[in-house]
Amino acid sequence: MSVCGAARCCWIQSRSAVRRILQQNRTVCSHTNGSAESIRKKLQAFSGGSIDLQKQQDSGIAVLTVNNPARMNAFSGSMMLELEQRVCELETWTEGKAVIVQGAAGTFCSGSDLNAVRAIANPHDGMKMCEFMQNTLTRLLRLPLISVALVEGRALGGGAELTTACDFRLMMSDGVIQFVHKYMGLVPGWGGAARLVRIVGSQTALKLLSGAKKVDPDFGKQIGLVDEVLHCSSSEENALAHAEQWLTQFIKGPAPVIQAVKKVVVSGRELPLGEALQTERSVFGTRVNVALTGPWELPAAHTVMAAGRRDKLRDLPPVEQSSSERSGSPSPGDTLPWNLPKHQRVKRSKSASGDVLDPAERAVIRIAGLLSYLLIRSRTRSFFSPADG
Ligand SMILES: C[C@@H](C(=O)O)C(=O)SCCNC(=O)CCNC(=O)[C@H](O)C(C)(C)COP(=O)(O)OP(=O)(O)OC[C@H]1O[C@@H](n2cnc3c(N)ncnc32)[C@H](O)[C@@H]1OP(=O)(O)O
Repeated sequence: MSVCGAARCCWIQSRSAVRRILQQNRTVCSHTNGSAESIRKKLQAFSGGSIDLQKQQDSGIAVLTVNNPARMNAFSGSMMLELEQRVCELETWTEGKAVIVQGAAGTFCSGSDLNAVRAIANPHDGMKMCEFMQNTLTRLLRLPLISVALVEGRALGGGAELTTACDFRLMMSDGVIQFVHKYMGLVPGWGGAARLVRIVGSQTALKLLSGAKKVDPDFGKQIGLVDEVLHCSSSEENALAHAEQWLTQFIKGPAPVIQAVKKVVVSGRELPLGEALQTERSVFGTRVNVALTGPWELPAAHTVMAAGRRDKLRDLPPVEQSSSERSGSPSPGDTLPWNLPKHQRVKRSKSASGDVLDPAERAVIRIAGLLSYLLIRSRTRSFFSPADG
């Protein structure tokens, strides 16, 4: 297949992948919109607290704060509605890379506001409230952002369920996650049981739910519920700074790349293998498309290509090693824009005439050259092909 044909094929596949992902999210949205109007009204009647969202454009990290300290950050009805709105906002944040979910004032969240729970304590409304929260938390988990629950203090009941709707859980040394539902004669209803089974396995999930076991940092790490324990003083900023620092290892690079990574992981987790593979191909296609047209998108893929295909690209001279590379620093790719501190990034683009290219960048230019050559050759061939006479 010609380069043009391959690019076209990728484009068509990527469009259908995007359509499928949108459809998937719309299924959740329309479910919410169609059947939850009456429960919305009921939830609105239980006000108090807020869900705050701060989007840091520079870092691409958003901070979502469950804010109702007078009730240990329990979810009032209006907070449930606000959470849905905030998740909607995050779904369309194209520059975003990650979201940290935290509680205000040094504790995570003590679940539903018990006053609201008591007021809607009938099977119909209880199930509608669960459906509403399940939809919102499913959308939170499916966001094309890397999500982290930052657990300071207690995450109880619905608060424990909320932690499972994030990709990662970071815990401060004073943190506790506890599914206390059993004490109230309940089971999780916000999807927390289903997600917990997927995180820690059914045996451990059964123990945590039936024993209402307290999960402290050590136990959490041992069973795989907690990804990292953060040791710092309990001040809020400090915890947040540590969480942001922890995240940086995963969010270097342009937002579309991070979002694409999250999309293939979500499809791998949720779709049957055949469909997941198809989505993966399509998302790959969208990346190749961009990578071929934007010089700063290509390097993410080039390091592997440059190393793996060096021998195969016989027409090209081997990639030279610069003296800095021979001396061990910087490594290939270290001078790529997102691996540089901001001030160096500016300097580098000013002298883009060529004398500061590192081996990785030279490889990119060579690969781009090769692709242009192949493109021109394929066009020339079809122009002079016998079929054309
Ligand atoms: C159904 C399920 C779900 O939807 O999935 C759920 O989440 S049900 C909710 C599951 N969560 C719970 O059962 C947690 C219930 N709360 C507690 O066990 C306790 O409050 C702790 C969270 C351990 C904190 O104890 P501590 O002695 O430090 O403080 P405290 O008890 O004085 O609590 C401080 C204030 O927060 C309020 N408060 C705490 N948790 C609340 C909640 N979930 N709903 C409504 N108010 C709550 C207390 O009533 C109290 O208000 P005043 O100062 O006005 O007295």
